[in-house]
Amino acid sequence: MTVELTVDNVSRAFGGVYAVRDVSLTVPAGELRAVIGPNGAGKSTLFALIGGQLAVDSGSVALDGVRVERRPAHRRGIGVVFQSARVFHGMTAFENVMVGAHAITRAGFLSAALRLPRHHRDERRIREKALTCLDRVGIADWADRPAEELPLGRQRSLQLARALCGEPRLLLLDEPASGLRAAEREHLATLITRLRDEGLTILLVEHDVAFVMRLADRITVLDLGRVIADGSPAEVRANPKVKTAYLGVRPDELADHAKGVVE
Ligand SMILES: Nc1ncnc2c1ncn2[C@@H]1O[C@H](COP(=O)(O)OP(=O)(O)OP(=O)(O)O)[C@@H](O)[C@H]1O
Repeated sequence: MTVELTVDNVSRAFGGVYAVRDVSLTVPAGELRAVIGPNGAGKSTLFALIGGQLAVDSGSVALDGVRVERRPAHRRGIGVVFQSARVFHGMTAFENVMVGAHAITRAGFLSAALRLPRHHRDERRIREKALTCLDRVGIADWADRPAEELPLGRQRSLQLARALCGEPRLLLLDEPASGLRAAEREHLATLITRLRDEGLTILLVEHDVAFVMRLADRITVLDLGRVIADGSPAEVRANPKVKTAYLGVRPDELADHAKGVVE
């Protein structure tokens, strides 16, 4: 099931300074939307407000019209892959995904701990689910390997599998391409596009502007906590406000600038 995300006039300040101010955006069901902006623009804060890791000061966040901004993160139906998140060491790839799958069973950890009959049924369901999720991101062959031994690109896929196992209605990806080599980025781009094609609504924050320009259906640009542009990659590339926000670089230099190549 896929949903529309509506962020309406959301604000959040830290110590009297707005990190995100009156931000509104709508991501239609099944769209792959990127959020870009210079350092400190408020991207991570906006993500945390949508995902529920931070509380809004004002404004609303809704999935298919149902407001979720007062719900705890685990009750929003949003799968999040944080840039800083690591795979669990000392566990196999399969076990890593099992942790995500546990979130969807009705019985959960309590019945597992008490070894209730329902636990056995759920356990089987979780195992099947975990394998399906590993397969969905193309790393089923790595299921029994210690997670920390996977190459970085596959660790990123593993994090995605873990998020998918919670059966999210919306997927938030925080700089999924960071630190990856070119071939790994390509692989990730294909995977994200496929998840979008399968109908998932995806919101992506990314520093690598070139990566999002060819991936996203639409791009929202933040600067100093506010939305300064919203449109197709071509529209955003041509927008003078965006160029100014990125220190006046030429549009064709945007990608290089974002990678820190242009001084
Ligand atoms: N927990 C916090 N406490 C105080 N200030 C914060 C906190 N989180 C963010 N800020 C401030 O809010 C503003 C927006 O930060 P945020 O990290 O959301 O931007 P960003 O666009 O994700 O930046 P970057 O691209 O550098 O990751 C910055 O000025 C930052 O210093």
